[in-house]
Amino acid sequence: MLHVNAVSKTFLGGQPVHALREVSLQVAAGETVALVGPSGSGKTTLLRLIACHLTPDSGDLTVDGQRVPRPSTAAGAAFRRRMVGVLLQDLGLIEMDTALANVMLPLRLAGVGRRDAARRAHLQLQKRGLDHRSDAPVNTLSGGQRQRVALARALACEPPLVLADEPTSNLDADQASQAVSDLLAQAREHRAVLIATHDPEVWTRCDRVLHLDDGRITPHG
Ligand SMILES: Nc1ncnc2c1ncn2[C@@H]1O[C@H](COP(=O)(O)OP(=O)(O)OP(=O)(O)O)[C@@H](O)[C@H]1O
Repeated sequence: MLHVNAVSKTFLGGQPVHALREVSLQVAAGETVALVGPSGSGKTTLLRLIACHLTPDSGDLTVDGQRVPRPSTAAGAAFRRRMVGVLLQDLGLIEMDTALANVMLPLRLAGVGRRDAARRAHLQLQKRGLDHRSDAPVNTLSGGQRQRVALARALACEPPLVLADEPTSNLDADQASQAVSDLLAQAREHRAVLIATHDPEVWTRCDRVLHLDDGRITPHG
């Protein structure tokens, strides 16, 4: 599903930072993979490249056979809507809008009619025990509820690939366990799931662990 082939990324401006150095990896449909490594090792950069938020300096990335396009193109916008569901550390929710409106947004942007988008968004919220809060503005929800809304939104268009960056970092133990279960359940729907994490609760439950150190994939100790 996901193929990353010899991808490098250096940030310029001041001292160059070699964030990724010829990184290659694959994640199959139905597989859950944890990406672990010290702070600054390149985990978020790799997720942002796969999510079509950044362009690599060299190498190539494909998702479901489609090459990840350049971010600032129409193809890039379409890729982000349809191919990849992303749960970032900053959830990026629209605070004043309702949970339902937040989850409907990617569906509406993908051209789904209002009624169908509302039905599908409701279903995503219902799966996460949030149907009773669907009309609540996001800024009135708890941290765990907000994260479930963000995951509902990431999955609304039923993408083949799901990416999550430190999905348990702001949650208590119960919420974290529930969030991980929800992410891992996506693999049973034949999605590929890649999670950047420091949390053993996450990586011990994944099928495979990849270790990133100083921008390189290393054998996991
Ligand atoms: N936009 C940017 N401009 C310059 N340097 C950047 C930029 N984004 C990331 N970096 C640098 O690239 C390196 C990798 O950062 P990245 O955020 O990918 O690490 P990480 O493994 O996700 O870290 P953490 O676990 O702390 O979130 C770091 O040295 C970081 O400072």
